[in-house]
Amino acid sequence: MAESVRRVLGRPGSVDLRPYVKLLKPIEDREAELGGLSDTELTAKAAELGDAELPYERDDLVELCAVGREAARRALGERPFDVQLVGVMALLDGRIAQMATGEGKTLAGALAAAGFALRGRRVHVISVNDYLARRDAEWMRPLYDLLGVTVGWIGQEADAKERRAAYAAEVTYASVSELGFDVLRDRLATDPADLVVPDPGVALIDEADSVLVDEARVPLVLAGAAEAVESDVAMAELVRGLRPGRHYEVDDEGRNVHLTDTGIEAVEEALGGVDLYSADDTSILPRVNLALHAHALFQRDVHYVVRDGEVKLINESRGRIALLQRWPDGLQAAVEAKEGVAASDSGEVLDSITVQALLLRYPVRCGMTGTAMAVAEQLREFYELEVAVIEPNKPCVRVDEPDRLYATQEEKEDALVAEVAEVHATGRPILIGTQDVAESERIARRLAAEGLTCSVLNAKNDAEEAPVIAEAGAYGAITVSTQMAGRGTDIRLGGSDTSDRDRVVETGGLYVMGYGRYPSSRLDDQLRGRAGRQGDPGSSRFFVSVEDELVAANAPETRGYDVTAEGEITDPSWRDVVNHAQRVAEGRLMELHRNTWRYNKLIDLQRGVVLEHRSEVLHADQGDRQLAVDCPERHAELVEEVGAEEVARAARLITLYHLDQGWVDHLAFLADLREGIHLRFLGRRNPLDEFNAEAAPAFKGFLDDARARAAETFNEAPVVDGRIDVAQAGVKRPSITWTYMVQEHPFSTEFENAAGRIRSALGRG
Ligand SMILES: Nc1ncnc2c1ncn2[C@@H]1O[C@H](COP(=O)(O)OP(=O)(O)OP(=O)(O)O)[C@@H](O)[C@H]1O
Repeated sequence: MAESVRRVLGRPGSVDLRPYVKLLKPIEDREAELGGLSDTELTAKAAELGDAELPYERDDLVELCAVGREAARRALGERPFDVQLVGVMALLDGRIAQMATGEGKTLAGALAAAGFALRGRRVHVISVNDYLARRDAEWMRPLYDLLGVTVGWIGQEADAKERRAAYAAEVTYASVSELGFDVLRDRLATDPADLVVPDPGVALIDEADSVLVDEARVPLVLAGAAEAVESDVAMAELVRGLRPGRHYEVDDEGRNVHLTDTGIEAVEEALGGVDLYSADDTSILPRVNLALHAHALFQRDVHYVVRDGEVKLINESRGRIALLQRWPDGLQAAVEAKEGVAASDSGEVLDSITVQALLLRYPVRCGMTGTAMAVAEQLREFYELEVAVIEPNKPCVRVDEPDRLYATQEEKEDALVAEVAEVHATGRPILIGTQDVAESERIARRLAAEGLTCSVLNAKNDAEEAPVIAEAGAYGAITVSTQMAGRGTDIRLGGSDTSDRDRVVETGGLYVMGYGRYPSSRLDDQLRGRAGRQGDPGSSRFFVSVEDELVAANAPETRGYDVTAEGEITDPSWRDVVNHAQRVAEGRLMELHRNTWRYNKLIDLQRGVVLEHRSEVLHADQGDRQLAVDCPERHAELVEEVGAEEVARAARLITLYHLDQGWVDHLAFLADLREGIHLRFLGRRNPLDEFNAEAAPAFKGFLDDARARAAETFNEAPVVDGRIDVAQAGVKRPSITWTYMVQEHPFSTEFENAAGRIRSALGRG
């Protein structure tokens, strides 16, 4: 047995890979014969696989992998490695395949997608972003062509017609947000011909942990019916003059801020002697709090960037601009006022969906990622998915050096710069991972001051991504990057054409340096994973200080330590403190995820009831039939006047309108309920139970109410020029809709939020 095959056998906690490994030999045995076929004959072989149902029987699985391997060799010039085929088989079995960076997940995913498609399943390959959706679909297209499978992709710019065409393909590549928003928009369709997304078949998720865990922390929201918000420039100006420590205090974790007594006095005076806590005008205090939040807790170039006159959020786990993301509850407007940019529209939430609810619609789910084991528990709990750990094609020889620990940030930075200078002198390429944009710029300036030239990759210059990454493995290259470099980037040793590869290999390959550990070990691993791809030499090391936010916030009660003259902590057990801090941070993130899920469970169930009814109105004549029963005279009169078809059309529009409007109101009620529910923490009652206890009765009678309102509108709607004018009767749909992801709890965990709210309500620390 080849070494790579032996290693593939699996690790504890992983699903058993032996059944797949056993098939590798028979797959290889098919190679000679398939190699002799013409392209047309090979396509015909693939088509033959479509004669049976899923799952694949042993012989068919062998044939699929063998045909797929031959097709990839011809179409892409790449013969899939054994480990890639094991990945394909794990995916076809509905697993999360953990495969390291650069192992060729794109190809493994495409072969599995084709396998599902050949058996008549519609496959959605869920990519991390639009750029990768397009790149991967186009890259794999020749392979799909040869296998006789159609492929499409969806980008943000696509209109409804283009989307429909892309979804009509057997395999469609799209980001989770595009997919989610298409599903949400479809839920508001008033004509079956407007629907875009077909019934779900298979979800094959790339970078599965990122989508299933990180993205799943916030629901996708569809908003519409805009009402411009006033930009509170005056309040932004006022808080700009306040001083930290004197007028306001920020808690240790930077998650909550409150005015001090001096601050309260200063604000009251600046506003002309108002009483912030007066019961007469309760609108001022929330405005002050919002402006203060925006001022004190949100930093430009850390939490957001200002580009093209707009405030753009930075996605925490990826370091990229989160295109459609906004902050909730007026915070967006407060940050816009702070930055002096025009206030963007706010709107009414029309509907929302969690990533879980979106993906659990698919009868078959599977995915791939380099870092799944760390979240295996969550994948099982939330998605019923098991992880298959597939070892690399060539053993990973990257050396992950232990962290270097420093007392202060300054000493850490000095040490990092000194190390860069020393290693750079040998010609070895270096990649430095930072936590945010501001940090990446500061490090770059510092290096420049030392005469070390570097390229910078962050959310501000993401257009440069491809060329910067292409050269990051070149001899003598220094690249500073935020988490952007963490996913889907292939750093080749010796530069883009790998011409200098041997010289770079001699220096030791890529050296990855982390400027502080990330809030999750998966992010650390992704950064490390940029080095050592496909058996390349390389190493990684993180530089950490006690002052790092992760450590300060999550391991506050620290023991003493001895330091060297350079400020390096000598006690190795201090690394445990750092690891512990990271685990605490991970626990918090998991709690956020769990909360989003818990609070949305009941909402999803209720939404299901509405959708089922809605579908009968949309596709059948349920609305018309109901109105004929509820308003028999008016119905008969209208049929007489304008004809049955026109009455049915109006009945559909009116009934759908009231269902949708009822849902918007219900969602708004639930959002308010959830806001207030945190305060019940103090009453020692379980807020989730309280929420469910009130959300359930509030939904009772939902369908009856919508039906009664529809009858009212139906009775009132006038006939104009032979048509029932539903608009005059108040049936108006938002002319524009837009989409975003809200950050449900941008700053804190549930408990801290409750405490924070109470503190701000009392105005005291
Ligand atoms: N069987 C193969 N033979 C040769 N090259 C391959 C093979 N499979 C993939 N590659 C190459 O390996 C590189 C990495 O592939 P890919 O981007 O799919 O990796 P990945 O696993 O998605 O990595 P990442 O975690 O960085 O996203 C690509 O340049 C691809 O062309």
